[in-house]
Amino acid sequence: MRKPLIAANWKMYKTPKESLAFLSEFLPLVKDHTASEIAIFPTMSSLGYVIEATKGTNVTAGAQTMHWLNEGPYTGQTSPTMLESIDCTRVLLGHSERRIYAHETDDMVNLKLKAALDHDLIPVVCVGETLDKRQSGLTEAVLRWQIACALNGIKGASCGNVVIAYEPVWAIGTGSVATPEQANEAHAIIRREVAAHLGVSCASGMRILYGGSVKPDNVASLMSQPEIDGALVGGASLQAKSFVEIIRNATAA
Ligand SMILES: O=C(CO)COP(=O)(O)O
Repeated sequence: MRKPLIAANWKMYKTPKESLAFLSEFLPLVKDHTASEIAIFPTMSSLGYVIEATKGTNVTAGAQTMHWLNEGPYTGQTSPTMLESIDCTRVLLGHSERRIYAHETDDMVNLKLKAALDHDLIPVVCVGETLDKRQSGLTEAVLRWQIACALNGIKGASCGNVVIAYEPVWAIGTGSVATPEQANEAHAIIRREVAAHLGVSCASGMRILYGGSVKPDNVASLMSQPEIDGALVGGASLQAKSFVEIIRNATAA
């Protein structure tokens, strides 16, 4: 049984003060929630504050990206050891906004995934096709390629904590959510590809989240699909009330 994971990706929103204000409203509202894991990915400037404020709660926090090396002359980067040193436990890898705006490649995502596993950071590896690729009938090819590259050289034994997020680029921030059936089909493709690389038992235990215009009123139908194990939420996670509604609706059925 895969325990759902509902995660907030705050992208480049919220100062530390705003992050803490969110938590003071949010944490009491979810404190008795046990049906899913809850994670928040704030900006790097808020991350340490959010980690401290969530200690001892049922909410964990992670970084939105990291470098794969431990240190070096890489201006602007944060390393896995630096994340560990502030008790960070999770990291997003290969988000499409990183791939598009920071030119992250599949090979870099692979290096980052290996580094995350070496440092016991729980990675959420993001994959997803553009509208152009979907319309050209290439969704399956893109997803299989992205997964194959990300998992290259990784052994099944170390897959325990890996999470995948299926985030179709055309659904991110657009309001056009994938239908539950489209998302389920994509998740099934991803799970089959994971099984081909890491084995069936690893794939069947791996959580695959859906991300892209998740809202309080569409999360339940997405979560009713057998292959969908949680959500990675952007815009609708920025308000405590709407993120709480998503968390509740995701596991209400
Ligand atoms: O990119 C996303 C989560 O990582 C999705 O963003 P939206 O929920 O704003 O579409």
